[in-house]
Amino acid sequence: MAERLLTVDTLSAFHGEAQVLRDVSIDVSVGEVVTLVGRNGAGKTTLLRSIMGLHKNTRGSIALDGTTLDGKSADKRARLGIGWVPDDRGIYATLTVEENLSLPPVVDKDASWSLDRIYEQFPVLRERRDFPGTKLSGGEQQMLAMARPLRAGSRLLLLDEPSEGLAPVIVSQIGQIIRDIRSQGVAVLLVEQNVKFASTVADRHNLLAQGEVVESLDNDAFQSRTTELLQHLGM
Ligand SMILES: Nc1ncnc2c1ncn2[C@@H]1O[C@H](COP(=O)(O)OP(=O)(O)OP(=O)(O)O)[C@@H](O)[C@H]1O
Repeated sequence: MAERLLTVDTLSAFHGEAQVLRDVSIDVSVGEVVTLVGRNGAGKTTLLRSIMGLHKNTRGSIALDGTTLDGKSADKRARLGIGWVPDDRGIYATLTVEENLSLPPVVDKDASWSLDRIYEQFPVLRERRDFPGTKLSGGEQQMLAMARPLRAGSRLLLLDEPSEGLAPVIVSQIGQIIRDIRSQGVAVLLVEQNVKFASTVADRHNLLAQGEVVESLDNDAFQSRTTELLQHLGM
């Protein structure tokens, strides 16, 4: 069995008085792609932000490598190997691709990907290395957003809807990249509404409705029951 990397145990999260996550328990092992699937407002982004330490109003526990992340800042969590890829991609628009890749500090020397290795995995970024962020297509921006934490040395990527707004051919390229980085031992927690895409990359799925995990299942079971499950989620 692959080594457990992330363990979220009975996590609840609140926005003010409103409870948006209820006793969520999920886990991700080394080299595994696990999804959070659910409709808008189900709490997927709040869960990713809680894991990253960006959303602090929580109860329950989150551990990396078996050690609790309680009380640790987002910066500290990044240094422990968690990489956040937000849905707006968060790249520096005025900086070039290469500057975007060089700016974030390397948090883990052993896990950090060299620029050459990044460019091998993302050839289009090599072609665009001197282009500013503003001149990149949506797909190129998404690739840059995913490449950055790998450069820093993240071992767990939190991907928030990487397929959103991209053409099908680009979505399948992103899928191939996710499978490639997984085979190199990187773990991925993937938020997706595009379930067809999710089922091409994921090992396991967690279905979220109104802040609760209503089903956890492997990809084979997910594929054979997709229609029923999506109906259940109202998607
Ligand atoms: N800053 C905030 N203040 C108050 N409520 C919030 C805030 N952010 C999110 N919420 C609420 O928390 C719930 C969960 O939101 P969240 O963004 O985590 O869901 P989601 O599943 O990621 O959906 P989406 O795909 O639309 O982002 C929603 O009801 C949302 O309205």
